[in-house]
Amino acid sequence: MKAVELAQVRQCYGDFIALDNVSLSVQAGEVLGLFGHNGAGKTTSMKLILGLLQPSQGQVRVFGDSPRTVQVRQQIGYLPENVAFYPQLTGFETLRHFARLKSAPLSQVETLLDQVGLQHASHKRVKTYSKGMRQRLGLAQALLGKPQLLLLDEPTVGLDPIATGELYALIQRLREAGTAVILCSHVLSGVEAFIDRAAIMAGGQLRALGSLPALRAEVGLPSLIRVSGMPQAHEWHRQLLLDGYQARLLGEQNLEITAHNGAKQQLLKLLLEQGLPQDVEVRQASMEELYRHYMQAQSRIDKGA
Ligand SMILES: Nc1ncnc2c1ncn2[C@@H]1O[C@H](COP(=O)(O)OP(=O)(O)OP(=O)(O)O)[C@@H](O)[C@H]1O
Repeated sequence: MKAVELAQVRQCYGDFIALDNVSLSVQAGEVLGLFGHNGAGKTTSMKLILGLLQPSQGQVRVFGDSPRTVQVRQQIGYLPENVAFYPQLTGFETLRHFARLKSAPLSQVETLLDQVGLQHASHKRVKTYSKGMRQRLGLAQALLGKPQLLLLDEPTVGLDPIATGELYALIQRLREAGTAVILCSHVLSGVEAFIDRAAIMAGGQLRALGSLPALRAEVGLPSLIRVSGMPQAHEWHRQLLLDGYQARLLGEQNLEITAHNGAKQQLLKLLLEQGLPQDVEVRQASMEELYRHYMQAQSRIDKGA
């Protein structure tokens, strides 16, 4: 079931084209990472999915319907980039207020405060909350009503590393329960394990869309193989250079080799079977490296190179 579908969407603000010919879909139980530079069009895409904007051209469907219908809106949870609350209310009161607005059961309030780690502060006023605590409250607000589609705009801003890990674990649980999640973020480091696919936007257009293995294959960025505790590392180093690999000797028994996808498995097999290393580590291109690659390609296009 498609939770979200954008078909050839164009969004104009006056004469300015903020989104052009964007087509993408998100399935139930899928986490899509939506990445792009400042002004790329991520928030505009979110607003279209939320039904806050109507596309200038093309179609936006959420659960097969217009996002402007009440039934669809009730299935969407949204954490905006800059979340604002009444400072005088407590976290508990804030969430009850949002629960009423969303017609969500009030019984969810305590469970959600607990889920985002705010139980201890639920009766303190929001004005005393740290940035991370406000962000957690925003997340609890987005989860009211058990939405089937969750839109998270920069959810990790203000969260410490433990809270970031907890947020990703929560996203994982929601995905397993069938919730579709669109995660919009500038923080790419560590996001790989928690998204099913990535969409990379630049200048209002979709520049890349796919799973990480698919994007890695498309881009052809090499993997880094590190072998350690290999008895004849010097000989291996010499031979690998002769064979045309980029390889570095790190100490007496360790090697770092750059291997492109076609050669990677073959080389690993050889190293493991004949090099007899104590340990092997393979590092594939990260989301950050992929992103950088697409952005550099875009900048070359913009410069007319
Ligand atoms: N209401 C508006 N009126 C005019 N232009 C707008 C409006 N909202 C957004 N834009 C423009 O549309 C483009 C896309 O903006 P958008 O907020 O979608 O980008 P973004 O990818 O979310 O950026 P950021 O990462 O900085 O939040 C930008 O050039 C922005 O200036």
